[in-house]
Amino acid sequence: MPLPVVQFCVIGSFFLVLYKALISLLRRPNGIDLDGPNGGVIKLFEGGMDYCVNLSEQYGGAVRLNGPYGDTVYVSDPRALHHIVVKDQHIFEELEDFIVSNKLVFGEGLISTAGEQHRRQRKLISPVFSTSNMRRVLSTVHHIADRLASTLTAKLPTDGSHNEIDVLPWLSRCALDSICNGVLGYSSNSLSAAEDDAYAEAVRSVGFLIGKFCLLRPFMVIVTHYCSPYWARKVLDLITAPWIPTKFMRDIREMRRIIETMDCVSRKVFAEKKATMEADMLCRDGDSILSMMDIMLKANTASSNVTRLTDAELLGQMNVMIFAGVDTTTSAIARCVYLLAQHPCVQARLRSEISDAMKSSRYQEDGDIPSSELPYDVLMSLPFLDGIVKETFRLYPSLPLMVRTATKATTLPLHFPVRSRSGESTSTITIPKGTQVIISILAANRHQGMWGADANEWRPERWLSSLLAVPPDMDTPVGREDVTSTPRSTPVLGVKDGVHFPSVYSNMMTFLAGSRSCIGFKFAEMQMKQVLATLVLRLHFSLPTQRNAQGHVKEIQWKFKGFHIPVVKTPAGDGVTPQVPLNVRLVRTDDFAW
Ligand code: HEM
Repeated sequence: MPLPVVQFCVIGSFFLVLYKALISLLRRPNGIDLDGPNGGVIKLFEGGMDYCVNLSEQYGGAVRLNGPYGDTVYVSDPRALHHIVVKDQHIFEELEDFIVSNKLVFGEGLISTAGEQHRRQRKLISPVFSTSNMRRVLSTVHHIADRLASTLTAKLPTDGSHNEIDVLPWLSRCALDSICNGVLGYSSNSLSAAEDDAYAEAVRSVGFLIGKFCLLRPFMVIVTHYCSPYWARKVLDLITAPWIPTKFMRDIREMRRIIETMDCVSRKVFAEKKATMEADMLCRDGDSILSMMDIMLKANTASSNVTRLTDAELLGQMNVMIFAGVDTTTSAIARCVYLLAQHPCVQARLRSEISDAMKSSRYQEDGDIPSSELPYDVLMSLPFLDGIVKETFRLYPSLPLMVRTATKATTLPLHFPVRSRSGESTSTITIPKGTQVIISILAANRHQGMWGADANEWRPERWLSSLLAVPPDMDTPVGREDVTSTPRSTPVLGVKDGVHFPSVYSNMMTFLAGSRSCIGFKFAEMQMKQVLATLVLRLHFSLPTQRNAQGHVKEIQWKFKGFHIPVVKTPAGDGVTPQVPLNVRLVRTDDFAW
């Protein structure tokens, strides 16, 4: 194609984006009748976690913030959230540019589709993440957790003294291997490799690079709307041409390389799995299933022509699962290991609980189960481990803020009244079409009215008394017409006078609710429990104590930029590089809370 034509396309697209941006600026919703601070949306990402929580504590469950798209509503009220994610979720949709840019990066997976296509995909994939299938993949995750413990053990002195180890990269490799092996059935082996292979490296960089290109999203929407795939590729070829040497262009080229690497491996794994299926090797019933992808392929083959996913959609799911599962679980497990290092008594009590369960002759005598592996039902029902995992998910949700756009004008009812601009109390908010709402998972999970006055504290024990009281249907949000309608006779954590947040998991919003809730939450919970159980049984974690030449000890700080980034504070660290350095040693007999 002659260069001037391409240039014309690029410049044309640029002006189209500009025009659209101008129109949306003119049409942006303003004047929402709600109280709010002077600081805009941007402050949510600059002010840190405390700012996000305080905002709700100060202004209530619906706060007006001004942002680039006009008035934005920051929501943490249980009834309003129920409307946004469950009852009126067809009104409050994912941003179009989020869906479109995900499609370009990952293909047609769950986070890149909407409407009927999304519904069809969820219907087929949801059963794949059932409890019975979690049982089947537990031993894969156990094997990887064991490899993680052995890898860390190999770095320690045998005399029982500690070494300082940055556990973050190892937990990240463990998460990658768990998802690759357990979900995709691809042996990434990143825990054993000296350094990342191309695929592991691509998966690890993709989230970071996506963040960098947020501003390009409207441009992507326009390119995909107005250009055929042929022309879109030509535009991409032009803007990724190596003769444009700027840092930004280098990032775009890097993004393209990463997408191609991920795509190449996914295609290879998919082709192998399909060939195996066609050879009828996976179609036997029983325990021959190795990964969630095998289960998905089998379910797809068995489904009708109408509901069956295309090869492109199945491929898309592979990329999406990796993207959605690796960083989120790494963040949760890293936070939990750090909290255990901070709370030695909790760590000792957890170790004892797991050790007692291991010692129980019932499991050691069972010839089918290796003595180091707890059966799924035992692992999942250890009360203190469960409390630790739930409390970490509640207090530190890996994805603390989600955004939705109102596709038409509507009203949002509130459970707890808030103040209007003029200071009057109100229980409904009028939402103009195009308003962006920010779902504050973080503030909902720390709502003092719902979780108690100590909602901001990490107290795993809070779950112990609540556990027995959880009715069996508590985790099922489907069909709830209204949050206030669930009758409650027993006090249950996260439920106040029958009111609770919309949830698929223990009344908290960590995994959201409704048709876009996290499909992998059972996998995440099982993985977290297995990794913690394996690690604490063999290793002891504490906060760093070693002083540098200037006498400073490393202090870990969890920065909050819309998600959590652990760094070492200055002056002992650079305050930027993600890391979780901890003192690690082999477990001693006095490390148990007998
Ligand atoms: C601690 C770990 C995790 C957390 C906190 C988490 C949280 C979430 C949240 C909040 C959403 C909703 C996103 C939105 O509406 O935009 C979501 C969606 C999703 N998650 Fe997770 N997730 C975790 C782990 C996983 C894992 C392990 C997998 C897969 C194996 C997974 C797969 C997905 C998928 C596919 C979606 C999109 C669902 C849809 O749009 O239908 N997640 N997750």
